[in-house]
Amino acid sequence: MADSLQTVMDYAVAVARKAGEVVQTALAGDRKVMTKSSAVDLVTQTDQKVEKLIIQSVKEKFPTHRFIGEESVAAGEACELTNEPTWIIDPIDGTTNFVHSFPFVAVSIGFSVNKQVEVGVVYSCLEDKMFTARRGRGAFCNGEPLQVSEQTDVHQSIIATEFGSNRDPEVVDKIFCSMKNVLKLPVHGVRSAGTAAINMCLVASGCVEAYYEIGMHVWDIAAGSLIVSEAGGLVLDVDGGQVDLMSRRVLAANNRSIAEKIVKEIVLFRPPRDDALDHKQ
Ligand SMILES: O=P(O)(O)O[C@H]1[C@H](O)[C@@H](O)[C@H](O)[C@@H](O)[C@@H]1O
Ligand SMILES: [Mg+2]
Ligand SMILES: [Mg+2]
Repeated sequence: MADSLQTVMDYAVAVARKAGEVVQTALAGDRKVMTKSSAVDLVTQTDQKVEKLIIQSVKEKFPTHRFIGEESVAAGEACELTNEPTWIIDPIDGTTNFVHSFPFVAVSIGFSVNKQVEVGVVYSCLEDKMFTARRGRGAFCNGEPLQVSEQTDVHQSIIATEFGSNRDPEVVDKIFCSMKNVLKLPVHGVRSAGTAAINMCLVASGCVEAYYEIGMHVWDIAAGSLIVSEAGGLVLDVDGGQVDLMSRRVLAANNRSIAEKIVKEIVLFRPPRDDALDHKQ
């Protein structure tokens, strides 16, 4: 598999770029907005079209590989991570941004073998930034090596997080309580890019010290998790333990010192796991 991983990486980059062109073109036109799990969980025809394009292109080259794609899962496909080579796809990460022309939108493609992400590609379409990583070979943006921030003092840091698309009042309270706790540490700032994948690339680039979220999905973070770890960062569960990509909980940080400070401020809860969820509900 070692050399073929480079073939996978090159193909993922080419497909992500092609997908990004479709997203850019769609941004210039009208977007028909539909909803999924709630009134604020948005999807457009472009999400569906881009996911089909990615899966069809990959199937032509790698007919035996498996897929976990956000919109395929929404349409009823299983969200099951096995040991088989699997492409984990978010065709548009930041659909709400896309709908509103808020300028952070990414195509996220992770590739796993034996349940371990081996290749990560995040294409930030509007910035034209191609983030890439291969396990053990470093992380890059447009070919330039990435390195997380060296900051160890949380009070000198910026922390990224997201509001998510769950509007259950109890969940919203927990999310805001965590944000308030982090802000009051104090930190220099709290930011939301509106896309988990770009938040993770911001950690990898050293622009923010950490990103955490409870409620996102495996396709939001699969590629970004490798990009962060290959840039020298840590990817953990929000309780500081080992990350589980299916658990819908993640903390990506530049180092353990910052991670430990953030863990203490997060109000923990467990959304239904991706591999236990009926995504059609
Ligand atoms: O835009 P999508 O692909 O739906 O992903 C978003 C996710 O659903 C939200 O939970 C997160 O808060 C956003 O950061 C995601 O990127
Ligand atoms: Mg997403
Ligand atoms: Mg998406």
